[in-house]
Formats: sequence, C-alpha cells, structure tokens
Amino acid sequence: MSDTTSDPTASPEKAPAGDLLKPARLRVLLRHLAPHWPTITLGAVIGMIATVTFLWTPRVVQDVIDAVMLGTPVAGYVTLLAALTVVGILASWLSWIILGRTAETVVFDVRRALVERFVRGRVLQVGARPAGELVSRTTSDSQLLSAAVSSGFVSIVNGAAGIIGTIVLMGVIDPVLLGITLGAVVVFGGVMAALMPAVGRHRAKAQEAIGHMGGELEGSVRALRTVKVARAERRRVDAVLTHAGAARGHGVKAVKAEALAYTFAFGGIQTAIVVIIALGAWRVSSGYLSIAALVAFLMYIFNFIGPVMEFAEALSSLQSGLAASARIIEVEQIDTEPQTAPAASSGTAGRTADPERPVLEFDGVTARYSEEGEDVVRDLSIAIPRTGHTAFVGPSGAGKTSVLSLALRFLDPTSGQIRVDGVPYADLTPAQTRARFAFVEQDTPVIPGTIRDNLLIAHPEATDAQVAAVLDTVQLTEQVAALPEGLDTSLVSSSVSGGQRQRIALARALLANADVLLLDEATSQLDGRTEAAIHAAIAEAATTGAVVTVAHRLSTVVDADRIVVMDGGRVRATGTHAHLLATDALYGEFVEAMRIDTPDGAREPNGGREADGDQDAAREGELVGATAH
Ligand SMILES: Nc1ncnc2c1ncn2[C@@H]1O[C@H](COP(=O)(O)OP(=O)(O)OP(=O)(O)O)[C@@H](O)[C@H]1O
Repeated sequence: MSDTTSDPTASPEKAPAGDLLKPARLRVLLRHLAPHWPTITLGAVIGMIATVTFLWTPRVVQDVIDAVMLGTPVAGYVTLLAALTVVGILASWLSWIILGRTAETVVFDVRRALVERFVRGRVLQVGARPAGELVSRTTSDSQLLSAAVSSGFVSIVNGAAGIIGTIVLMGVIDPVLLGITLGAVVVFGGVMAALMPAVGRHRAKAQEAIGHMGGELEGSVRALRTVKVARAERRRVDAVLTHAGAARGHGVKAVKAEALAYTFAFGGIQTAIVVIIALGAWRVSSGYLSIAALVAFLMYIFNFIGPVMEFAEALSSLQSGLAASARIIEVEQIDTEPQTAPAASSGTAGRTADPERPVLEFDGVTARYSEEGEDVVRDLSIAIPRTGHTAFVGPSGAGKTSVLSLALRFLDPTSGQIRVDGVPYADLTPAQTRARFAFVEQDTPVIPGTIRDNLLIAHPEATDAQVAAVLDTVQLTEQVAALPEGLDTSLVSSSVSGGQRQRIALARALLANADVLLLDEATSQLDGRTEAAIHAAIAEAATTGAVVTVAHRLSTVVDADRIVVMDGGRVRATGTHAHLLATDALYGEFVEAMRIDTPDGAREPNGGREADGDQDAAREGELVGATAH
C-alpha cells in the first residue's frame, strides 16, 4: 500500500467503458456462472433428456402408423409413446426448476457482490456516480445478467442440440424434404444473425438510459423541496423523461428488430411447412415416402419451432446479459478499500500511546481529488495534540473538509505522510485508522433505521444509560421521549429537522467515545441555546480527547485551543483567537465581516459558561465570510 504517493483515483484494471470488449463481458458472465456449473450441468442434462424424448416421439408415431397399416400389434409402441411423453414433461419441468433456482441464486450473488463493492468501495469513486445509477445496476442489470448466465447458456446448448437432432432425424426420413427445410433454416439463421446484434445494441442503450434515469430521478427526489420552490417540476420531470424516452426509443428499435427476426422465422417455417406438405404428398403418391414417414417428418417440422425459438430467445437474453455485464464491469472497477494491513504491521492495537506524542500528525501532506485536478491541500504539516480543540477556518474551498477527508482516508495524499499515534497510515487498514475517530459530516445524513440504530451504529455495545446520557447532552431527551416508539421510532431524513439530524449525528459521535472527534460544521443548524449546550459537550470532550472542528460559526472558533486559518489549501496562520485577531489580516476580515466588536464588544449567550473577553466578544453570529454556504 502506498498511501503517501498513490493516485487517489487510480484503479489497477481501469478501462474506459467503450473499451470493454466482448471477451471481457463474456468473462464476467462466465465468472458469475462458475460456482454454479454443477447445478447448471445437471439442469442442462435433464433438459437434454427432455429434448431427446421430444426428438424420439415422431419416430415412435411413425412406428405406430406403420404398425397400424401392416396390422401388427401397436400396444408396445403406444406404451413407449406414453412413457416418452411423461418423461419428457417431467424432465422439462425439473430442468426449468433447477435452472430457475440457479438464476435466482446468480441474481443474489451478483447483487451481493455489487452491494459489497458500493459499500466497501473508495468513497470518491463511489461518490462519482449518481446514487440512482448504482441502484439500477444492483436491481435491473443483475437480473439481466442472471438470465443470460443461467437459462441463456443452457437454452443455447439445448436449442442447438434440438435443432441438430431434428435435422439429423429428418435427414434419415427424407433428404429431399430436409433440403427444403434447411433452405428455410439458412434464410432464418441469416436474418437472425443480421438482426440480433442490433437487438443487443439497442437493449444495451436502453438499459444505459434506464441507469441515467435512475440517477436523475434520485437526485430530483432528494432535492424535491428545492425543485418545488424553484417551480422546476416540469423541467425535472422532463430531465428524467428524456432518459425514459431514450430507453423507450431504443426499446422500440430492439422490438422492431426482434419482430422482424421472429416474423421471418415463423413465416419461413410456415412457408417451409406448406411447401413440404405439397412436396411430401407428391413424394408419397410417387412411392418415395410412406405416409407414416411424412407424418413423422411433419411432426419434426412442427417440433422444430420449439428449439429454434428457444435458441433465438437465448441469443437475445445473452445479448442483454452481455450489455449488463459491461455495466457491471464498470462497477467492479470501483476499488475496494484494503481489508488487511501490510504483514509487517500490527496496527496500533496493543501499543501504549505516548501521552506527549500528538495523536494525529500531517507531515508535508499534499493531496488532490484527481490526477488532472489541482492540489486542494498543499504541504500541510500540523500536529493534533492528544487533548484539546483545534478549529480549522478559512474561505469556502480552502481545503478544510479535505483535511478531514485525509484524516479519515477518504482522500489519499499524493505526497507526505499522515500518522496516528506515530503509526503511518500506510501501515494501517482504513478500518484500523477510522477506529480512532468519530465523525460528524457536513450533511449529517441519517442511516435507514430507527433512532437507536442511528445512535448505536459506531458503538453497538453502548448501554441504555450511555445512550440516555448523549441524548441529554444534545438536548434530545424530551423530543425522543415524546415519540410513540421512543428510540425505536423509524427515522427517515424527511421526518427530522436539520438541527435534529445534526444533534443525532453529534450524539452518535459522542457515544463512539473515540480518541479524535472530527466535526465538519456540526453545529451550523442549531439554535443558540442548543448550540451553547453542544459547545459545552465539545469542550468537555476536548479535555479527554482531541476535537477537530471545521468551524462555521465564530462561537465554535473562539472556544478552540488553537485555530488554523487555511487559504488555497495551505495553512496561512495558526494561533488563538486573540493572537490571530492581532496578527492575521484575513482572520481579522472574517471577524470584521460579522460586524462584531473585539475584543470587548457584544456578548453572545454561551450557555452560562465563563469565557474570556475575546471569546465572549466573538460568540455572536457566524463565520459567514469564512464558509459562505
Ligand atoms: N469530491 C471532490 N472531487 C473533486 N474536487 C473536490 C471534491 N471535494 C472538494 N473538492 C474541491 O476541493 C477544494 C477544497 O474543498 P473543501 O471541501 O475541502 O473546502 P472547504 O474549505 O471545506 O470548503 P467549504 O467551507 O465550502 O466546505 C475545492 O476546490 C473543491 O471544489
């Protein structure tokens, strides 16, 4: 692992979607098929038994008619006919169940692999795609893939066996009539071969459009309030429907090509049947063919439609499956985070932390989001002490959130080193690193589930008393108690206010009791009174551990033991509020922008806590200029 020098978006086997050649797609299909070979083979063999019984049946019918004509006993033939029919039906049914069951298992396996990839994937790579598209990959593409890998392959084999067997048996009965049949087959096959690639192409484009539609729809629903207030419903509907329309357009083209292919197939076979009946009658009257043989031949012709259709449908589902596998390959190119640390390392487990050593160190760290992009953090060297509150401030886009992303390994440095307890990140897995942190992210999303699920996610063993304590800290006790199901009330983001969401996120982070608490503008949506209580909790946390905030409000900043002013990805100045006010013009501008008097000016409620003159002065208002959201 080269944490300090890696390209953050590098992917070992990355290939643009357009370069995904068919062999690669086929490999994906075969890979998903691999664990199911024994069952698929069993299903295919049983399906083949059905095919053989259906191929055999006309021959026995021929024997029955011959026996009747010759006046010999028919009972044996009739019994054989009945046995063939029963075996054929049972074998078809069994093969259907075995293959259908396998198909469902394949869908499940593909979905599990995709979900694992999304959840365990690198944050930046997963985040680069609209969530709706990821959902569509997991739902519909996996379904298409499975149909192709299970029934598709087997139907091709069975269909081909049925076609070849029928041709051979027809040849035994009458090569001339077979010649006419083959003529029809060649025309049909040619039309199929010409049209099926187009069907596949259009199906692929339709599926791609459905993915984009999912992305647009998910984004529109997520921003529904904004959309409505902007009175942009029509435009959003149109944007979604553009993709739906494209899917329909490609779907219609695929259907037209399929209709042409199948009409040719049916028409060809019907025509061949008429010609064969006419020619067959003539050959019977001329003595070249017995009536029984003609009947058997006609039965083969009618039976022929079955394997031909099976073969054609299997080709079509294979086409769709190949297209789906191309999109699944794209998902499989999302890198998953390493689950194990280099062999030499044992992580930080068992190490006694040196109380004098900073808990977190950035050493000449530079980072960017993409190879072509600009550096967003430049040569950052900073040590976060084991206890105390460090606040990052600076203009929007200065790189404050990126510093937290580096600490949490969502973003990797292009140069420099980050250490936790003196251990370089390169020696730890992301999970080992993150075990040291609790984090409240900017948007504070809720996790699907109950309030309790949301609180316990980082510390599932927390006791009821601990949960009650953090709820009290974030002043949610009464609100949760008032809910009919209390902590077990299901939480969907729309049912809680922004401030409540933020408080739940804070409670979750406090409950984790981590060495380093990272808060990205975690109090931006709180009212003054709640905020004061939260500040008290943050100050309390800073006495036993490290607290790092990206500060939005000046009231957060003035509490900090150390303020880091960032600008253009660099640290511009570091110090206390008073020191920075006296020495850094940009910091002074922030304070000026809020029109507060310093150091002896207006006071902001601070939850009853004492503060020095500087801090009191600055508590009022927000660092609007710093992070203009
Ligand atoms: N996922 C991303 N992909 C590409 N660029 C990004 C990404 N996230 C942030 N950036 C860019 O990195 C730079 C720093 O962003 P960052 O979010 O760290 O700034 P910030 O100081 O936290 O800003 P704000 O106060 O507005 O949140 C910005 O130019 C931003 O456009």
